Amino acid sequence: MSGRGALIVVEGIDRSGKTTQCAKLVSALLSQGHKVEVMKFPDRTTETGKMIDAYLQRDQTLDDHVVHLLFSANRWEQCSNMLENLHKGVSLIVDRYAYSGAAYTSAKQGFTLDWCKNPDKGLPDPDLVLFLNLSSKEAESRGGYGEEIYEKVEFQKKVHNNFLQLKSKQWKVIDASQSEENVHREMLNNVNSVIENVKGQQIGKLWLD
Ligand SMILES: Nc1ncnc2c1ncn2[C@@H]1O[C@H](COP(=O)(O)OP(=O)(O)OP(=O)(O)O)[C@@H](O)[C@H]1O
Ligand SMILES: Cc1cn([C@H]2C[C@H](O)[C@@H](COP(=O)(O)O)O2)c(=O)[nH]c1=O
Repeated sequence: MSGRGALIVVEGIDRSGKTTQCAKLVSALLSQGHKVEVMKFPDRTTETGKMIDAYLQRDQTLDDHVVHLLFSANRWEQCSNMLENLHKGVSLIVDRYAYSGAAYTSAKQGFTLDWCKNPDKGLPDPDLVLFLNLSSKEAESRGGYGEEIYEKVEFQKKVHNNFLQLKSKQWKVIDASQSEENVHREMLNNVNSVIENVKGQQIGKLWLD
């Protein structure tokens, strides 16, 4: 069980089931004896995270460029901690990452996907991205939809399209309309093979390698 940990990212539009599935993955991996930690972006506990939270809850208005850069800074704050854990053999299950950054901001008027990717270039490159694929209509019908600033069907539809443009070879698209248990099984199969395969591999740099 020696070697580095795997960086596993779970992405999708709002209410696609990411947080539910991250918790299930962590508990399954722990019970298999893996060293694993869960992380969530945005991390709302840091200073940048508090500003992001106020924006998402509509308590503070911010320029769209500033919000985008705050989300990216919120990830860079955790970069050294992530690398340290990965090198110690801890696998990370990450609930949202830079793909959310690019997909959400580029759904706004006047923002290209290319511009949006720039501030996150060089972050640790995920070994696996599990994209929970759900239509914005189905997501809307799930609990709590509509509380935060981006939870509008038309906006989420654009975000969904943007995510699909970001797909690369590390991506697995999972049908998130299945039962929680079926989604979990499919995700766990993918994660198990990646954890075994990355042990001797270097950690890449996102959107640079
Ligand atoms: N496979 C599923 N089928 C039906 N409902 C689900 C499924 N997975 C999660 N849910 C429900 O959908 C809601 C949203 O789930 P969850 O919080 O895990 O999504 P999320 O993608 O993390 O959301 P957000 O990004 O908006 O925080 C919850 O009420 C959860 O119980
Ligand atoms: C990481 C990240 C997130 N967002 C958006 C996506 C969601 O609408 C919220 C976060 O909500 P969650 O329930 O905490 O997942 O923020 C974004 O626009 N840019 C990002 O980089």
